[in-house]
Amino acid sequence: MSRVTLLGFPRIGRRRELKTALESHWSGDLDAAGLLEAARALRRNHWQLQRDAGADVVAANDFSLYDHVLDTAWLFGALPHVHLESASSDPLAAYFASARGGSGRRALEMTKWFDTNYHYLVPELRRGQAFALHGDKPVAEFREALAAGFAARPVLLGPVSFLLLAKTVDGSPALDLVDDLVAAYADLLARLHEAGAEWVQLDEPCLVLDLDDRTRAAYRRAYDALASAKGPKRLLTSYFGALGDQLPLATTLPVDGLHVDLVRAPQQFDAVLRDLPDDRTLSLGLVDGRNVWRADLREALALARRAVEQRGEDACWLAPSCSLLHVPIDSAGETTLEPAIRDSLAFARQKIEELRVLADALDGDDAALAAVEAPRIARATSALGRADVRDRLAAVTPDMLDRRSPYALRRARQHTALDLPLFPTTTIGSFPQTEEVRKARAAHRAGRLTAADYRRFLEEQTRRAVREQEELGIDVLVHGEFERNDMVEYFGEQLDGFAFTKQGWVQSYGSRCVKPPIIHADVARRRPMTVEWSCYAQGLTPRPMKGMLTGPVTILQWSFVRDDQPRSETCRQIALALRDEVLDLEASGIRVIQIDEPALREGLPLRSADRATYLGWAVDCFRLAAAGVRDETQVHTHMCYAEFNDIIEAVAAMDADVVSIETSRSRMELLDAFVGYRYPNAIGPGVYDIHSPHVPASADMLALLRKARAHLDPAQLWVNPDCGLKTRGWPEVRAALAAMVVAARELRAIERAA
Ligand SMILES: CN1c2c(nc(N)[nH]c2=O)NC[C@@H]1CNc1ccc(C(=O)N[C@@H](CCC(=O)N[C@@H](CCC(=O)N[C@@H](CCC(=O)O)C(=O)O)C(=O)O)C(=O)O)cc1
Ligand SMILES: N[C@@H](CCS)C(=O)O
Ligand SMILES: [Zn+2]
Repeated sequence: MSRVTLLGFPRIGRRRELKTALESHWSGDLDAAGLLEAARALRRNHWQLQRDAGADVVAANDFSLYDHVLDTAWLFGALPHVHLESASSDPLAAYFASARGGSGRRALEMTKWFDTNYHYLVPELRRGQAFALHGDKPVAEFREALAAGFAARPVLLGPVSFLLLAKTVDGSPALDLVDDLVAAYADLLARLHEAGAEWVQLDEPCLVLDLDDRTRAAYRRAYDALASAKGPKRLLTSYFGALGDQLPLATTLPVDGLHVDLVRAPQQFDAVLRDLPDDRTLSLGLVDGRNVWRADLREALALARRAVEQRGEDACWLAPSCSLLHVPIDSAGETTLEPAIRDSLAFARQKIEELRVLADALDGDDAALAAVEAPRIARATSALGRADVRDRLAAVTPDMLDRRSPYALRRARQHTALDLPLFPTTTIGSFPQTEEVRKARAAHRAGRLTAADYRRFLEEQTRRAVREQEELGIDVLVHGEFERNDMVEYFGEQLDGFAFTKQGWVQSYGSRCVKPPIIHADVARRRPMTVEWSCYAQGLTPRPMKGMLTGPVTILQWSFVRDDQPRSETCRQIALALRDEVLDLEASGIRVIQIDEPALREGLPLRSADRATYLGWAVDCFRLAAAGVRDETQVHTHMCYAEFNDIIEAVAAMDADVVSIETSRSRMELLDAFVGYRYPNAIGPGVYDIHSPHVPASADMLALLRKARAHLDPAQLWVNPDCGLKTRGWPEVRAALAAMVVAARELRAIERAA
């Protein structure tokens, strides 16, 4: 019998039950026992759902109260002392403090999980770091699954990927710690074995990256050591790309099975079949864990058949390409979607059903195959293209990607036009999306608040935000983004070619979720999307009001994208729609326009060989959106939660007049890339972390600014937070921005005195 085995499932819940429980706990309305009970209920429901959909084996320990990398750090005691020390009195509070900050403790840095929109917390290690098992989460969750009657495979982030994803605070090589860490993993494997686990899944996604010999040697040391330890059979999982030059390593490490991603990297199939020793189980990643379209089951079946013919049925498992963490749970409830679109979607549940259909077909029963395939085939033959969009794109000329004058000239013209002080202060765009704001939007959507009343409500919010900023003394203002549910979904809702779900939630970090829109056809702008709100806000103040747009690459990256044409083509369509918006904003009197591209780095291919092509079209798309304006119009962009060192040239090539970047959690480390590169345009390095409720002291911000000033020309430096303020409350925002303005003023005074 062919077996469907799964690598991991979304944790947040179809109706975001985990979010509700977490946020009630954090606000003091739900005690620890209540939170843990809600988590248990979710795990059980999810295991049941996976089994009902056709899974033979589900994952255990794929659940996390916040993040699985953070869980791994806690599991092995790999945290700064300040967090570990507080764990003895209240482990749950200490865990959340390490994720979110609080009680005087700093949160760990957060960054993107490979090329996804999921953020993990970056473990902080140091030379001589000790590792030991703290608690037994993987064992307990495995026992829980067993007790509830589910055949489960515990999943662990593998030791080498853990080290590669961590950072060392003293700059020592994290891989030096591999022997000690593996000893702790060996203890854990022994305990899983005692608990009855037949297999354990060791996730090593770093195997699809470019690795040096030292890292390959660390893999060998680690897995040799684990092979000699007593434990369950080991499934080594790679995903998000091809093993490529790591194939010889992956197929010879002493493990019992290997999982490969055949959706992102079908080209590796022949080599894997050829090189994987016969005594290994092969887990075939056949349906896409990163996108929502139905799989081509005939193609998947052909691959599975070849694997089975060669290796035998028992040695081949059918699986999604990666954990299902990155897709929503169930498309069945999406009753408001056009049926043709809905039927061609596969969320987590439908993906498991697809795998069941494949397994049954492999076992000789292909009765369900045709029905499951029909909507995909119908979509493939329907007309998704628009001649007007294609014609306009064909007419794009290279000069449309260039600003009229070089930066130095633009800077002088903008200086005259905007008359800003040295070290201008600004914010990144959003102000608190309070419960009141979300409730009003929900009421409007449900028809309980008329369009006129909703508009009046948003006007009042915007008026208040403008007044607050003026009172705080901020130089370049924002309207606050109160009318937006999300910075991508909001634009998608106004563009042709996009569809929306009601419950298509995907975890972004902790309790925060996004509902990625679905790009299913050619993209075009129906009418101006942001001009009214920007103009309304500009009309309230003589200070410059930033027009606020999400950039083409970020809209692409944070959507589920059609798979019938290159992503670059879809991105160009979005860029052209945004160019129209930029020009409309300018024509309406908006003098500063911010085009956010926080996902530009996230979209970077995992292998360096693929990067230049991506960066080429991604930067061109930004420029196509931005470059039509006059010299006097100042273009900003914003990026957050990523390392920029490896894309600094591309950031410079975007040629934004000002770039604001997240830097505070890393104490301005991220600025090094800009300094080293001699980045020519202006920069706003974030001076405080907006993910923490902690209000920063102005002295701390001044210290960061002085660090930045030491390396930059004074005319280059802007003062702003790390990112938008939508997740914060007004009292914190007010206090933090007041302190930020004080820091900027002090910096100006220091500059004048020098
Ligand atoms: C900047 N970031 C973003 C990323 N990706 C995006 N697509 N968008 C981003 O902004 N990636 C990187 C970072 C990640 N950061 C964040 C920060 C904050 C959130 C967040 O707060 N998400 C919200 C959901 C946002 C949203 O869609 N809100 C809707 C409300 C939807 C809702 O909850 N409706 C309820 C009913 C409401 C009620 O009755 O009160 C329902 O449907 O049940 C809106 O405002 O209308 C979150 O709550 O998690 C995400 C990423
Ligand atoms: N303008 C957006 C950027 C977030 S990355 C905001 O302020 O929320
Ligand atoms: Zn941001």
